[in-house]
Amino acid sequence: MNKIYRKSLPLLILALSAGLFSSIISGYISLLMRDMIDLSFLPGQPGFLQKGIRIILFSGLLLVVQSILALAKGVYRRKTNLNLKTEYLRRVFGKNINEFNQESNAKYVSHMTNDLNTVDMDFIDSIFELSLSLMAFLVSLVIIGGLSLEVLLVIIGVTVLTGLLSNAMARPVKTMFSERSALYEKYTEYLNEVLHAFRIIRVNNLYGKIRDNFEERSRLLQDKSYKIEKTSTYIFAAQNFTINLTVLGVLGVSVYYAITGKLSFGGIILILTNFQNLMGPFHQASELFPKIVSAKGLFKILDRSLENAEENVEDQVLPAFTQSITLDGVSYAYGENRVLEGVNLTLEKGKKYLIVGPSGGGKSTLLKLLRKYFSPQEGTIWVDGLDLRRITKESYFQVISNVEQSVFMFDDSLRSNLTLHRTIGEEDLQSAIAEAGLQDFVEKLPQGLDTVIEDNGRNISGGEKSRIAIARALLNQSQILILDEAFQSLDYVTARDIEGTILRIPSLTVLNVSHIIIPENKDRYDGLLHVDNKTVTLRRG
Ligand SMILES: Nc1ncnc2c1ncn2[C@@H]1O[C@H](COP(=O)(O)OP(=O)(O)OP(=O)(O)O)[C@@H](O)[C@H]1O
Repeated sequence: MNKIYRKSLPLLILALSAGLFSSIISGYISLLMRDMIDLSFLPGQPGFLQKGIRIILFSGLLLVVQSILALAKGVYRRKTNLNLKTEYLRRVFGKNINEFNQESNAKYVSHMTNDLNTVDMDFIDSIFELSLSLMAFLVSLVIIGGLSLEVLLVIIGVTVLTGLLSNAMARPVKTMFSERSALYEKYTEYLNEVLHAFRIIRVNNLYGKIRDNFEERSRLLQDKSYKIEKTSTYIFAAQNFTINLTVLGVLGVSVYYAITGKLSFGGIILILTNFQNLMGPFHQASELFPKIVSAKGLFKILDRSLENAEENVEDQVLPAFTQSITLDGVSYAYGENRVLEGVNLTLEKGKKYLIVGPSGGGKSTLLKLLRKYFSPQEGTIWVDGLDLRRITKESYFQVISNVEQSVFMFDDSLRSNLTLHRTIGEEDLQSAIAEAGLQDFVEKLPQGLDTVIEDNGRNISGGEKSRIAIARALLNQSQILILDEAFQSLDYVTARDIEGTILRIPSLTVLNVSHIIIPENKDRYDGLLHVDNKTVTLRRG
């Protein structure tokens, strides 16, 4: 993820160059001011006016350069943040389906909101601030060094000392920041769970328990923020104290040098105006380094959440499914729980398979392997002679269609929910609607296909959702249709008719996991796959 920072490199270079230029101009202005002050002590103040005009001109130039800096920095931040978010989303959609499902959605939401905002504030901003103050430091180093090497050494000695002191003082806050980040992640996950469980909480009167739990988690988070704020305030006060002591020390040394004739009065002003720049990086380091380091740590966390544990080289394209799928010694286990062992099976193009077996027998696991959600730990699935591991997801997902138990509806028109924004002719759309038994439903809707489906299908029934999913799959015109309890929320006649239609499509290979066996359609299946006791037995076909 952190490579994104180099994407808008020209803008970054422009901003940093403007920063360097602005430090040089500021340094030059402070030299002019020194000269003006010293000239004012001379009889007749020769050249006083010219210096004043020069200060005004360079101040104008400084205004322009700082405006360029602000603009370039703003555009760089905006572009980089946008790129970060887009890259994160791109990589989320590059995750293996099963590995994505294993994580809580709240984690991704928390990364895209809390963590990416923290990266913006703590990484981009801190890097800028630190770079700019380093430039100002270098310019002031040259200026004070040119004036008096001894004063410079004293100042550096004192600032390093106070800088180290500030760093040591700020250490506890750094630990607290990472503890708070972990608490935030858990808090977001918890909120997500509570809101998802809204119905179950209401009907089981669990609100009291939820409230106590919620209060406890909120209190922990608030306590941590309060501690951070309190400790930061103490540290800030202590840092101010050391800064004041340092200023006093530097003032003392400068005055001493002025009294002994080694420095002019203007020289004292020059030292005091540049001295703050010398302190900048040392003191900022205590605040900014922990932020930069923890933001870098966040990148590692973000990258880790986006990695796929199973990464296969996908170098083969499956243009179409034309022959067969063969499972050759396929085994799969969830940890210690071996669900399938040494399964050998051939599924032929155009044939229809009904998949049955006891609950927990491994039917969904078999489907997930065939859907390429994950790969077998042993053995190979061959699709038209190609190892499924090596077939690209893009080409394979063109060939298969899925109707799963939970159907997602977009907050969009019924038409878009059916076509999924693909270009589909009206005739094909109407025929898929009819085959999926949706004709009556669509006709009764006041706005027909333009009716908006709200909030994941809140305004339609479970059976209507299933039929929409079936129509989507038919519109896909893929060659393999995988159904997982697709008919369970439909009435008998509707289920019979839709299943019958699907089973009559000659070239379509159907794999249907179902507890409901419809007698009128039973004989249309070419094979009955029984999944139980880690094996798959083909009973017919
Ligand atoms: N993600 C998972 N992590 C760990 N174990 C799992 C996971 N998914 C399924 N299992 C376990 O694997 C076994 C087979 O589950 P699977 O869902 O494949 O069975 P099924 O035949 O589809 O069951 P059902 O008919 O109840 O849907 C079960 O013991 C189940 O608890």
